[in-house]
Amino acid sequence: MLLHFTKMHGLGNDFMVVDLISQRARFKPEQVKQLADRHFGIGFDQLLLVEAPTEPDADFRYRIYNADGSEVENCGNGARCFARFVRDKKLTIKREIRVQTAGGPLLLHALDDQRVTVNMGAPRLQPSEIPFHANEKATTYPLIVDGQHYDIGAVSMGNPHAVLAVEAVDQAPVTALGPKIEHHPDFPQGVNVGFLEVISRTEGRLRVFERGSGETLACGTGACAAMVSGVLRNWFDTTVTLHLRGGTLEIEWAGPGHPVMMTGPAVRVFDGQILI
Ligand SMILES: N[C@H](CCC[C@H](N)C(=O)O)C(=O)O
Repeated sequence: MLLHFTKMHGLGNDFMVVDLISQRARFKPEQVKQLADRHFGIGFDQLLLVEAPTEPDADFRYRIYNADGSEVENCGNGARCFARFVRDKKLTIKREIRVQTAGGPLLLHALDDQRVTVNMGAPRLQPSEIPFHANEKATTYPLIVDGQHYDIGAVSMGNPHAVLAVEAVDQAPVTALGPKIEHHPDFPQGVNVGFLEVISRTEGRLRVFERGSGETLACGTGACAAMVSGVLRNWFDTTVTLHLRGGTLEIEWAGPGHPVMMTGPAVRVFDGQILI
Protein backbone atom coordinates (compact mmCIF):
# COMPACT_ATOMS: atom_id res chain seq x y z
CA MET A 1 0.00 0.00 0.00
CA LEU A 2 1.01 3.64 -0.52
CA LEU A 3 1.45 5.28 2.89
CA HIS A 4 1.35 9.05 3.29
CA PHE A 5 3.63 10.53 5.96
CA THR A 6 5.12 13.86 7.07
CA LYS A 7 8.74 14.36 8.07
CA MET A 8 9.03 16.73 11.04
CA HIS A 9 11.48 17.70 13.76
CA GLY A 10 11.65 19.35 17.15
CA LEU A 11 15.10 20.96 17.45
CA GLY A 12 16.57 18.40 15.07
CA ASN A 13 15.05 15.38 16.88
CA ASP A 14 13.36 14.06 13.78
CA PHE A 15 10.22 12.09 13.15
CA MET A 16 8.15 10.28 10.58
CA VAL A 17 4.54 11.22 11.44
CA VAL A 18 1.72 9.03 10.13
CA ASP A 19 -2.02 9.76 10.23
CA LEU A 20 -3.71 6.43 11.03
CA ILE A 21 -7.14 8.04 11.21
CA SER A 22 -7.40 8.75 7.48
CA GLN A 23 -5.37 5.66 6.48
CA ARG A 24 -4.74 2.16 7.83
CA ALA A 25 -1.36 0.56 8.47
CA ARG A 26 0.38 -1.66 11.01
CA PHE A 27 4.11 -1.57 11.73
CA LYS A 28 6.23 -4.49 12.90
CA PRO A 29 9.41 -3.61 14.86
CA GLU A 30 11.63 -4.80 12.01
CA GLN A 31 9.73 -2.57 9.59
CA VAL A 32 10.16 0.45 11.89
CA LYS A 33 13.91 -0.21 12.01
CA GLN A 34 14.08 -0.34 8.21
CA LEU A 35 12.06 2.88 7.83
CA ALA A 36 14.27 4.58 10.43
CA ASP A 37 17.46 3.74 8.54
CA ARG A 38 19.01 6.94 7.17
CA HIS A 39 20.42 5.15 4.10
CA PHE A 40 17.99 2.37 3.24
CA GLY A 41 14.82 3.96 4.62
CA ILE A 42 13.29 7.36 5.33
CA GLY A 43 15.49 8.05 8.36
CA PHE A 44 14.20 9.26 11.74
CA ASP A 45 14.78 9.11 15.49
CA GLN A 46 11.17 8.18 16.20
CA LEU A 47 8.01 7.13 14.32
CA LEU A 48 4.91 8.96 15.63
CA LEU A 49 1.43 7.53 15.01
CA VAL A 50 -1.73 9.66 15.11
CA GLU A 51 -4.72 7.51 16.03
CA ALA A 52 -8.30 7.88 17.21
CA PRO A 53 -8.51 7.94 21.03
CA THR A 54 -9.59 4.94 23.08
CA GLU A 55 -10.00 7.06 26.24
CA PRO A 56 -13.13 9.21 26.63
CA ASP A 57 -11.57 12.61 27.32
CA ALA A 58 -8.74 12.42 24.77
CA ASP A 59 -8.82 13.98 21.31
CA PHE A 60 -6.20 11.58 19.89
CA ARG A 61 -4.04 8.61 20.76
CA TYR A 62 -0.30 9.26 20.28
CA ARG A 63 2.00 6.26 19.88
CA ILE A 64 5.80 6.42 19.63
CA TYR A 65 8.41 3.98 18.28
CA ASN A 66 12.17 4.43 18.61
CA ALA A 67 14.50 3.85 15.66
CA ASP A 68 15.25 0.36 17.02
CA GLY A 69 11.56 -0.55 16.66
CA SER A 70 10.73 -0.42 20.38
CA GLU A 71 7.41 1.18 21.35
CA VAL A 72 7.82 3.71 24.15
CA GLU A 73 5.72 5.73 26.56
CA ASN A 74 6.41 9.34 25.64
CA CYS A 75 8.25 11.74 23.34
CA GLY A 76 8.27 15.43 24.22
CA ASN A 77 9.65 16.89 20.98
CA GLY A 78 7.27 14.59 19.16
CA ALA A 79 4.32 15.91 21.17
CA ARG A 80 4.93 19.42 19.85
CA CYS A 81 5.14 18.07 16.28
CA PHE A 82 1.96 16.05 16.94
CA ALA A 83 0.07 19.27 17.77
CA ARG A 84 1.39 21.00 14.63
CA PHE A 85 0.56 17.96 12.48
CA VAL A 86 -3.07 17.45 13.55
CA ARG A 87 -3.83 21.15 13.08
CA ASP A 88 -2.05 21.45 9.72
CA LYS A 89 -3.85 18.31 8.48
CA LYS A 90 -7.18 19.72 9.73
CA LEU A 91 -7.72 16.71 12.00
CA THR A 92 -8.69 19.29 14.62
CA ILE A 93 -9.20 23.05 14.86
CA LYS A 94 -8.51 23.03 18.60
CA ARG A 95 -5.57 24.93 20.04
CA GLU A 96 -5.67 22.88 23.23
CA ILE A 97 -5.35 19.20 22.33
CA ARG A 98 -5.57 16.28 24.77
CA VAL A 99 -3.63 13.19 23.75
CA GLN A 100 -3.36 9.81 25.38
CA THR A 101 0.01 8.08 25.44
CA ALA A 102 1.29 4.89 27.02
CA GLY A 103 3.01 7.14 29.57
CA GLY A 104 -0.11 9.09 30.54
CA PRO A 105 -2.12 12.05 29.21
CA LEU A 106 -0.52 15.14 27.65
CA LEU A 107 -2.13 18.52 27.04
CA LEU A 108 -0.77 20.32 23.96
CA HIS A 109 -1.20 24.10 23.53
CA ALA A 110 -0.58 25.44 20.00
CA LEU A 111 0.78 29.00 20.40
CA ASP A 112 0.43 31.87 17.93
CA ASP A 113 4.14 31.86 17.07
CA GLN A 114 4.19 28.23 15.77
CA ARG A 115 5.69 27.06 19.06
CA VAL A 116 3.86 24.56 21.25
CA THR A 117 3.62 24.31 25.04
CA VAL A 118 3.13 20.78 26.38
CA ASN A 119 1.81 19.96 29.83
CA MET A 120 3.91 16.84 30.34
CA GLY A 121 2.21 15.85 33.58
CA ALA A 122 3.97 15.48 36.92
CA PRO A 123 7.35 13.68 36.98
CA ARG A 124 7.33 10.27 38.60
CA LEU A 125 10.08 9.98 41.21
CA GLN A 126 9.37 6.69 43.01
CA PRO A 127 11.99 4.12 41.86
CA SER A 128 9.23 1.61 41.11
CA GLU A 129 7.57 4.12 38.72
CA ILE A 130 10.73 4.92 36.77
CA PRO A 131 11.51 1.91 36.92
CA PHE A 132 14.88 1.88 38.72
CA HIS A 133 16.27 -0.58 41.26
CA ALA A 134 16.63 1.37 44.52
CA ASN A 135 15.34 0.77 48.08
CA GLU A 136 13.81 4.22 48.48
CA LYS A 137 13.22 7.50 46.65
CA ALA A 138 16.22 9.87 46.70
CA THR A 139 17.43 13.01 44.96
CA THR A 140 20.47 11.15 43.61
CA TYR A 141 21.47 7.50 43.42
CA PRO A 142 24.88 5.80 43.17
CA LEU A 143 25.42 3.93 39.90
CA ILE A 144 28.45 1.71 39.22
CA VAL A 145 29.50 1.43 35.57
CA ASP A 146 32.63 -0.62 34.75
CA GLY A 147 33.77 -0.19 38.37
CA GLN A 148 33.36 3.62 38.16
CA HIS A 149 30.97 5.36 40.60
CA TYR A 150 28.48 7.96 39.29
CA ASP A 151 25.81 9.99 41.12
CA ILE A 152 22.69 10.16 38.96
CA GLY A 153 19.22 11.64 39.13
CA ALA A 154 16.47 9.20 38.12
CA VAL A 155 13.16 10.61 36.83
CA SER A 156 10.25 9.32 34.74
CA MET A 157 8.33 11.57 32.38
CA GLY A 158 6.32 8.51 31.45
CA ASN A 159 9.63 7.21 30.09
CA PRO A 160 12.78 6.62 32.16
CA HIS A 161 15.66 9.12 32.44
CA ALA A 162 19.02 9.12 34.18
CA VAL A 163 20.58 12.58 34.67
CA LEU A 164 24.33 13.07 35.14
CA ALA A 165 25.96 16.41 35.93
CA VAL A 166 29.00 17.27 33.79
CA GLU A 167 31.42 20.22 33.77
CA ALA A 168 30.94 20.84 30.03
CA VAL A 169 28.59 19.00 27.66
CA ASP A 170 31.04 19.37 24.76
CA GLN A 171 33.49 17.11 26.60
CA ALA A 172 30.88 14.77 28.09
CA PRO A 173 31.45 11.01 27.49
CA VAL A 174 28.07 10.66 25.71
CA THR A 175 29.12 8.01 23.18
CA ALA A 176 31.24 5.99 25.61
CA LEU A 177 29.02 6.11 28.70
CA GLY A 178 25.56 6.60 27.19
CA PRO A 179 25.02 3.04 25.91
CA LYS A 180 26.44 1.49 29.10
CA ILE A 181 23.94 3.35 31.27
CA GLU A 182 21.12 2.87 28.70
CA HIS A 183 21.40 -0.90 29.28
CA HIS A 184 22.42 -0.82 32.96
CA PRO A 185 20.75 -3.64 34.96
CA ASP A 186 19.46 -1.13 37.53
CA PHE A 187 17.13 0.17 34.80
CA PRO A 188 15.12 -2.93 33.92
CA GLN A 189 13.35 -1.24 30.98
CA GLY A 190 16.47 0.62 29.81
CA VAL A 191 16.90 4.38 30.22
CA ASN A 192 17.54 7.65 28.38
CA VAL A 193 20.79 9.25 29.60
CA GLY A 194 21.04 13.04 30.02
CA PHE A 195 24.37 14.86 30.44
CA LEU A 196 23.60 18.19 32.12
CA GLU A 197 25.85 21.24 32.39
CA VAL A 198 24.44 23.85 34.81
CA ILE A 199 25.19 27.40 33.66
CA SER A 200 23.08 29.27 36.23
CA ARG A 201 19.89 28.80 38.27
CA THR A 202 17.91 29.58 35.12
CA GLU A 203 20.04 28.10 32.32
CA GLY A 204 21.75 24.89 31.35
CA ARG A 205 23.12 22.80 28.49
CA LEU A 206 22.07 19.22 27.82
CA ARG A 207 23.03 16.31 25.61
CA VAL A 208 20.97 13.11 25.64
CA PHE A 209 21.85 9.56 24.65
CA GLU A 210 18.36 8.25 23.98
CA ARG A 211 17.14 4.73 24.73
CA GLY A 212 16.56 2.96 21.42
CA SER A 213 17.87 5.79 19.20
CA GLY A 214 21.32 6.87 20.40
CA GLU A 215 22.37 10.50 20.82
CA THR A 216 19.80 12.86 19.31
CA LEU A 217 20.06 16.60 18.67
CA ALA A 218 17.41 17.17 21.32
CA CYS A 219 15.20 15.20 23.72
CA GLY A 220 12.06 16.85 25.12
CA THR A 221 11.35 14.40 27.93
CA GLY A 222 15.09 14.42 28.65
CA ALA A 223 15.04 18.20 29.03
CA CYS A 224 12.09 17.92 31.43
CA ALA A 225 13.79 15.18 33.45
CA ALA A 226 17.07 17.12 33.62
CA MET A 227 15.28 20.26 34.80
CA VAL A 228 13.38 18.29 37.47
CA SER A 229 16.56 16.65 38.71
CA GLY A 230 18.26 20.07 38.73
CA VAL A 231 15.48 21.58 40.85
CA LEU A 232 15.59 18.64 43.29
CA ARG A 233 19.38 19.05 43.55
CA ASN A 234 18.88 22.80 44.22
CA TRP A 235 20.69 23.86 41.04
CA PHE A 236 17.68 25.39 39.24
CA ASP A 237 14.79 27.78 39.92
CA THR A 238 11.29 26.96 38.65
CA THR A 239 11.80 28.27 35.09
CA VAL A 240 14.87 27.15 33.10
CA THR A 241 16.19 27.63 29.57
CA LEU A 242 17.91 24.48 28.36
CA HIS A 243 20.24 24.57 25.35
CA LEU A 244 20.38 21.29 23.44
CA ARG A 245 22.50 20.59 20.36
CA GLY A 246 19.54 21.35 18.09
CA GLY A 247 18.22 24.42 19.90
CA THR A 248 16.54 25.73 23.04
CA LEU A 249 13.59 24.64 25.21
CA GLU A 250 11.86 26.53 28.01
CA ILE A 251 10.95 24.27 30.93
CA GLU A 252 8.84 25.20 33.96
CA TRP A 253 8.19 23.12 37.07
CA ALA A 254 6.81 24.38 40.42
CA GLY A 255 7.94 21.28 42.33
CA PRO A 256 6.77 17.75 43.27
CA GLY A 257 3.15 17.04 42.37
CA HIS A 258 3.07 19.84 39.81
CA PRO A 259 3.17 19.26 36.03
CA VAL A 260 6.26 20.03 33.95
CA MET A 261 5.57 22.55 31.17
CA MET A 262 7.79 22.43 28.08
CA THR A 263 7.72 25.06 25.30
CA GLY A 264 9.52 24.89 21.98
CA PRO A 265 9.23 24.73 18.18
CA ALA A 266 7.74 22.12 15.85
CA VAL A 267 8.79 22.08 12.20
CA ARG A 268 7.37 20.35 9.12
CA VAL A 269 10.08 19.44 6.61
CA PHE A 270 8.19 17.64 3.84
CA ASP A 271 5.24 15.38 3.03
CA GLY A 272 6.00 12.04 1.43
CA GLN A 273 4.60 8.72 0.33
CA ILE A 274 6.16 5.29 0.67
CA LEU A 275 5.12 1.82 -0.48
CA ILE A 276 4.97 -0.49 2.53
N1 LIG B 1 14.02 7.51 23.33
C1 LIG B 1 12.89 7.80 24.21
C2 LIG B 1 11.63 8.19 23.41
C3 LIG B 1 11.80 9.51 22.63
C4 LIG B 1 12.03 10.68 23.55
C5 LIG B 1 12.55 11.96 22.92
N2 LIG B 1 12.75 11.98 21.51
C6 LIG B 1 11.76 13.17 23.38
O1 LIG B 1 11.69 14.21 22.67
O2 LIG B 1 11.23 13.11 24.53
C7 LIG B 1 12.61 6.55 25.09
O3 LIG B 1 13.00 5.45 24.69
O4 LIG B 1 11.99 6.72 26.14
